[in-house]
Amino acid sequence: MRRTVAEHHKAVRELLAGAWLGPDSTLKNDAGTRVPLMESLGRVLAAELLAPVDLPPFANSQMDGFAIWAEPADDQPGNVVSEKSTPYLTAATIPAGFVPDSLAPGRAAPIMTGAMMPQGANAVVPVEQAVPARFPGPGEKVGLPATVPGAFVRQQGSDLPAGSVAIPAGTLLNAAHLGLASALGCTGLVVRRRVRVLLVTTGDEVLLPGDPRAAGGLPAGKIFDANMALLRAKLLEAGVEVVLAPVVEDKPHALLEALDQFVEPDGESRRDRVDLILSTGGISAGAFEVVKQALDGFDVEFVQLALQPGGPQAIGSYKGVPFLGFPGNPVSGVVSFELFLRPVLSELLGAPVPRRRVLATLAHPMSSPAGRHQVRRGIYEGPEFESAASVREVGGPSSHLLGALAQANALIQVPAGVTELHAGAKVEVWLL
Ligand SMILES: Nc1nc2c(c(=O)[nH]1)N[C@H]1C(S)=C(S)[C@@H](COP(=O)(O)OP(=O)(O)OC[C@H]3O[C@@H](n4cnc5c(N)ncnc54)[C@H](O)[C@@H]3O)O[C@H]1N2
Ligand code: MOO
Repeated sequence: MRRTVAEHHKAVRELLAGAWLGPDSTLKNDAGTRVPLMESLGRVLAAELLAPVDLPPFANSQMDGFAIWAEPADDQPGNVVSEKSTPYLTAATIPAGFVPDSLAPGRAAPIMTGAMMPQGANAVVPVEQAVPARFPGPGEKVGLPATVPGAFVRQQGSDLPAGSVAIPAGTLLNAAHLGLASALGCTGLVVRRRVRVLLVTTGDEVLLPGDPRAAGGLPAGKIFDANMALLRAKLLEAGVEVVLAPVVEDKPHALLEALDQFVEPDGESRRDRVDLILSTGGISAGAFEVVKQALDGFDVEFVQLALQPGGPQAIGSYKGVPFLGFPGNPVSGVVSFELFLRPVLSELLGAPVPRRRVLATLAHPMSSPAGRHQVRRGIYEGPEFESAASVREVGGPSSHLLGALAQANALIQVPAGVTELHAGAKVEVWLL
């Protein structure tokens, strides 16, 4: 009986939650590590950041204009309430970055955007509304329309008051968070450690680009690796620290030796162990299934899912370290990652951000095998003006189609019970 996608997702979640969320885990429970601000990009904040200062730190002008005192007037809505101008004597110009003198009554101080409001001023009139509509020379008067207190003034602490939560714990830090932290004066942030994944690529046929054996051209029967690069990049994009094993030939002892180098490194504490072993290839029905043969007798199950691509899967643990084995076909590995590992990373650790899941109109008919959840690669075009979101398949269902994968920006999900889809059908699409 083939396992469903949902059952396998649950199994992966349980495996990793057990290992990563337990009391001994250093992934979520420790105090985190302080890293320089820029290095925190893409990491998860360990503890909430409280604003150490007000933002803005002082009341300042929102416009280039004139700082004045405006009398409160209940019947005057909006920022500028009258075309009628009142003459003001001008005071010293206030540039950004300096502390201004107090403003005497009846005076207007030319003030620049971001400059500190002077004592005695509570509103700004933009220079465009002045008469004349320019900054006056020394001794010149300026006519300004009536306005209301607070007009074009950015009050101290109005963005974030000191002591409030600027960034909650568990936030995946993006550019906006780094900009905010910098504006609050932070030189670094305290982040959770990254998940450390040992990526093991298998196959006698697989050579890495640059391998001297391919110096005179790719030898017959060999292929260049796609999986190590593809899954390494997928993991890195998801904020995972990747530890690479060399490509393992199809010999069980070679795989076990490769794993033991990382799982039980001499003299290293448990803290430095990998959090997950992820292998590709060697798990289906052939005569040389290196992962299957090597891990026979270990706590690893080899299962078939009602899924295509990504049917064969391995799941369990090797010497106490969670283990996932993805199938060797490159697209099968990608589908396995997107359906199981990536969502579980998001669910358990708060990073990466989950894929957006949307409905789109299928541009053409499509059929899918009975009893299999199929994942087709697609090109999604988002809704624009009058046109609805649409998706069309790129390549076909086969799991070796790297060229099509590279064109795709979406995964089209065809549930196990669906065998025929007509053009115009609504399908679930995951945006890559
Ligand atoms: N008799 C059966 N044969 C196969 C079955 C099955 O159920 N019965 N399942 C098929 C499906 S579906 C898949 S997926 C593959 C999975 O096979 P393995 O996980 O054992 O992977 P391999 O046999 O090692 O490789 C499969 C395929 O992928 C290529 N490959 C492997 N590693 C890389 C790499 N690093 N870069 C690029 N390409 C790689 C490899 O050369 C094979 O072509 O099994 C089917 N067979
Ligand atoms: O399930 Mo395999 O992953 O179709 O190609």
